[in-house]
Amino acid sequence: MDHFQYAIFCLLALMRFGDKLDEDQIKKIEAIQRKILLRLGEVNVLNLFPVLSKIIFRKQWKELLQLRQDQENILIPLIKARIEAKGLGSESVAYVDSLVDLQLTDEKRKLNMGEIVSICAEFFNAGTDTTATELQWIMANLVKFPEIQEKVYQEIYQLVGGNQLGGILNEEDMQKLPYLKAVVLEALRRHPPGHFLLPHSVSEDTEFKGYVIPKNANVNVMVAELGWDPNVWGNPMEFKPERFLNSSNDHDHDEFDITGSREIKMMTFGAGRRICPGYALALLHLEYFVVNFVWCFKWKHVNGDTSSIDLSEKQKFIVVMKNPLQACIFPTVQST
Ligand code: HEM
Repeated sequence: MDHFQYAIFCLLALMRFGDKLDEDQIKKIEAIQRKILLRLGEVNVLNLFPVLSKIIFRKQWKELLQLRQDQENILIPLIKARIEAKGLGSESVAYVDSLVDLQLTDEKRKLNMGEIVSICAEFFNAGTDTTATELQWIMANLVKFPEIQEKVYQEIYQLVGGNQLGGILNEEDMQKLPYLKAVVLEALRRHPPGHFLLPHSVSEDTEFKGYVIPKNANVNVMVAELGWDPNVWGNPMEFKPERFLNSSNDHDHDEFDITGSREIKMMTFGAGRRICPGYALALLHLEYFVVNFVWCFKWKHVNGDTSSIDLSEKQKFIVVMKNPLQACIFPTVQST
């Protein structure tokens, strides 16, 4: 799992800052992000009465502010280096460029450095563990069900055959692999990393299916239960990617609509205005890693016994594997 997390984190860092960071820098950002995330979970109470809590929980506030300072000390030099590189004519594109250029029209100003740090940090937090955990769920299923792994492999083989010996498959190749996409969607349905969305509320009293939801009441959407609804999905607890092949009878829309804009059958990324802004990126990254993992390596359980792969869940920040996947990888013929 650490390897998956590290790989995703490096990729997100490259997208943020437009340049590969060295391992030491990555580890530093990762460590501070994790510390803040863990600390924030513990100090929720500080939000209740901010003024009062600053006096009562002085020590906790101080620690939190120190962590924020540490975060700025790491991220601001990277943001400044990016601004400088852009000024010197760097042709690569980075997320930080958009944040630096962004004009807040209502307030007639640009983002300040503190805000840029917060937005970069939010994207690391929201994008790393979710994607890495989902990647682990997918690979666990491919190891547990070797026939599904073989189907993914054969689909790639049919597409590129011997033309791409040992090569990496790219974004264009992935568009032609419907079974791969089905595997990713099935994992997102069966093992959503968040069993609930972020809490929502209604801005006015609202009636829904005969129930009145009062203004400002918290609304929690049960994501996992939606994806496991037996009225919508046959044998919902079974891992069956085929259910996403030709999922729509509407030939104008052959692909499954994960955004729920046509019909809501699962909500792993939410739906509507507050849908996860990173959903397309997450799908791309998951497909990219899975396709190359399977093309270059055969994945097997460490002790060779697929029945010992335990798909039980454990609730951490998100829902992770209770017993993380332990796999051995063997180079496929193509990569030798
Ligand atoms: C498998 C991967 C991912 C899953 C399952 C996932 C899921 C979600 C969900 C369920 C929400 C809450 C939506 C709601 O409350 O209605 C959310 C919010 C968010 N996600 Fe993702 N996400 C993933 C990856 C990413 C990535 C890669 C990024 C960015 C790099 C990202 C950025 C965000 C942000 C910034 C929010 C907060 C949006 C807001 O406050 O409105 N997520 N995500």
